[in-house]
Amino acid sequence: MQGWHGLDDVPGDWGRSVVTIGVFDGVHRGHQRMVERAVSMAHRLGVPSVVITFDPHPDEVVRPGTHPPRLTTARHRTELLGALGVDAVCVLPFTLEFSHMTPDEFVQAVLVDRLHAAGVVVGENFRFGHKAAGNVETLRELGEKYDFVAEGVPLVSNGEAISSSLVRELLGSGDVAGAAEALGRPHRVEGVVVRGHQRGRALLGYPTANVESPTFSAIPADGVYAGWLECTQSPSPYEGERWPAAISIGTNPTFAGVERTVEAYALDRDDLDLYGVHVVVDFSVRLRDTVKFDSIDALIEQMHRDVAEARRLTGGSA
Ligand SMILES: Cc1cc2nc3c(=O)[nH]c(=O)nc-3n(C[C@H](O)[C@H](O)[C@H](O)COP(=O)(O)O)c2cc1C
Ligand SMILES: Nc1ncnc2c1ncn2[C@@H]1O[C@H](COP(=O)(O)OP(=O)(O)O)[C@@H](O)[C@H]1O
Repeated sequence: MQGWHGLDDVPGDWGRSVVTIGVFDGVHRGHQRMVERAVSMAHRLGVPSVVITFDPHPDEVVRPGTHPPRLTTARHRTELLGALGVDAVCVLPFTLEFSHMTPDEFVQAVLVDRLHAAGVVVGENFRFGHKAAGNVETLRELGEKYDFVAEGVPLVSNGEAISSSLVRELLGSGDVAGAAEALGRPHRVEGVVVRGHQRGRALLGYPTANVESPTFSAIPADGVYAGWLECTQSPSPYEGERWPAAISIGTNPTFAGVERTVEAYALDRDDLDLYGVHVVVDFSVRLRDTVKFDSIDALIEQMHRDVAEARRLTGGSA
C-alpha cells in the first residue's frame, strides 16, 4: 500500500482510480463497508483504489475548539484502511483555504486532475466543499461532467446507524463492548508509558503502565476494564508482545488524585520495564465504576477480584 501526504505525493504517472473520501475516524463498520465497496468497484474496473482522508479533523479547522475526541490516531487509521485492501491512502492536510473550495473546485483539483477518478464512493450522508454545499447528488452531476461514476453507500446500522459520534457516545458512557461491536474490533488508546506515583508495584502489588495518549484521544469513561496491553515500540525487547490486562481509568480517588490517568496492569507479570515504550491498550469489557475506598487494603481486595475477572474475560494465562 502507498501512503501519500498531500496531493504532491501522488505519482505523476498515476492512472485512473476509484476514490473513496472521508474522515474515517475510527474506521468503524460503516467506514469498512464503504472502503470495501470502493475496493470491489476498483477490481471491477481494473484500476487501483485510493482513500482520501484529512488531517487535522475538518471540524477543528472550520470550528476551532470543537475538536471531537479522536477514535484513532492518524497512523492507526492509515493502518486499518490499508488492511481493508486499498492501494493507497492519501492524507490531505485540511486547511481553511482547502475548506473554501467549492464542490466543483474540489472535484476538479483532487479527484479529476490528480487521481483521474473513474469512480467515487462516499457515505450517503457525505457533504463536501465550502459550507458543505455538495452531497451525493452533486457528486453524481459532477461525475457526468468529468466522466466518473459516483456511489453513495447506505449507512450500516446496528439498530442505530453506526457513526463516529455514536462510538464516541458509547465510550463516553463506558460501554466499550458496544463500541467494539460498532468498530468491529476493540477501541484502542495508545501512547508512551510515563512515570506515575510509584504506588502500583510497591504499595498495591499491581504495577500499572501509565499511558500518556495524544491530546484529543477518545478515552472511555472513568472505571475499571478488562482488555489487552500490547507493546508496539520498535525496536524493543517486548516488540509485538500482547498481554491480557486489568485497566483503570480515573483520578485514583482513593489517593485523592487530580490527574486523570489510563493505567494497565499486564496480568501475572511484574518483570516488565515499559517506561518510555510505546504501547496500545485495547478495551474489551467494563467491569465497574471507580470507587473511593476507605482503606488501601479495601482497594487491594477489590483489585484481586478485578484481576480474576479480567483473567476470566480475556482467557488470560494462570
Ligand atoms: C484493576 C484496577 C482497579 C483499580 N480501581 C481503583 C479504584 O476503584 N479506585 C481508585 O482510587 N484507584 C483504583 N485503581 C488505581 C490505583 O489507585 C492505581 O493503580 C495506583 O494508585 C497506582 O498509581 P501509580 O501508577 O501512579 O503508582 C485501580 C487500578 C487497577 C489496576
Ligand atoms: N505487569 C505489569 N504491567 C504494567 N506495568 C508493569 C508490569 N510489570 C512491571 N511494570 C512496569 O512497572 C511500571 C509501573 O509500576 P508502578 O509502581 O505502577 O509505577 P508508576 O507509578 O510509575 O506507574 C510500569 O510503567 C512498567 O514499566
